[in-house]
Amino acid sequence: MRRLLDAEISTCAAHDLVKPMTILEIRGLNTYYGESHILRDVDLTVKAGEMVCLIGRNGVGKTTLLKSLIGLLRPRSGEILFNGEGLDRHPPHQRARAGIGYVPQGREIIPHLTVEENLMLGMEALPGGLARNHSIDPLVYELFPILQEFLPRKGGDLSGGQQQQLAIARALLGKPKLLLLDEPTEGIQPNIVQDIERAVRRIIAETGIGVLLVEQHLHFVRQADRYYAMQRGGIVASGPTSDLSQTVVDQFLSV
Ligand SMILES: Nc1ncnc2c1ncn2[C@@H]1O[C@H](COP(=O)(O)OP(=O)(O)OP(=O)(O)O)[C@@H](O)[C@H]1O
Repeated sequence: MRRLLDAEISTCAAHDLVKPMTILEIRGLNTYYGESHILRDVDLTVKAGEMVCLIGRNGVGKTTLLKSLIGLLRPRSGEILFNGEGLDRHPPHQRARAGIGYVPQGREIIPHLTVEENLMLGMEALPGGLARNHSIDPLVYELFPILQEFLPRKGGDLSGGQQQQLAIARALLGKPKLLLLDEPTEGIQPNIVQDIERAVRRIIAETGIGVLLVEQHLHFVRQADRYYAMQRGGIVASGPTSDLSQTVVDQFLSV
């Protein structure tokens, strides 16, 4: 069942193998705040259908990386290739239209708009924007049934966990090919953390999109296929999460 996006795959003719396509490729990325050098020569890839987790202690540069990807920060050097195409000159709204969905840390739900209005905002990222897109894909209600129940409520009246579900649903309605999630379980009660984990897994299984997740909860980190560990703005370890040792966990996760 693939409602939001058909998984894109490329075929390796020589061996007749089917390989997932690389959606995101970051090469040698350096980002500064003024003269503070934050990201240092970051290389990272995400393939279609893959969940990749970025771990690292507070203040190492994880959010800076996501903001560089979405175009809120302009890297000083390096390349960001999205579906093989350079994004350098694209402002954030064009990156959203190209297929990068972003759920920021803190969620950024608009408190005085209803749940329905907040959801509709996600469709601004679709071709033609809200002027041409009016219907909310029911997949978001299957993933997060509470949202359908609370459609007329103000976003600001929802709990932190419900707002997080709303923020993920809003990003999904833009039909991203890559979803960036910045600490989606931060400050959220454990039963909703599990709902969010399940929903992210289901989104990947049903749509074939790639997910880049910044996360501190070890259980959620282990759901990812691969991890990258960041220290002082550089990637210092990476590999399959099945190889994630207790030493790496102790070194790079704050909780
Ligand atoms: N607007 C800003 N101006 C200057 N420095 C900033 C700004 N935002 C963040 N920084 C600094 O950049 C560094 C990286 O911050 P960033 O938010 O990317 O870290 P993080 O790994 O996402 O941490 P956290 O888990 O706390 O969100 C930190 O030292 C932070 O103080």
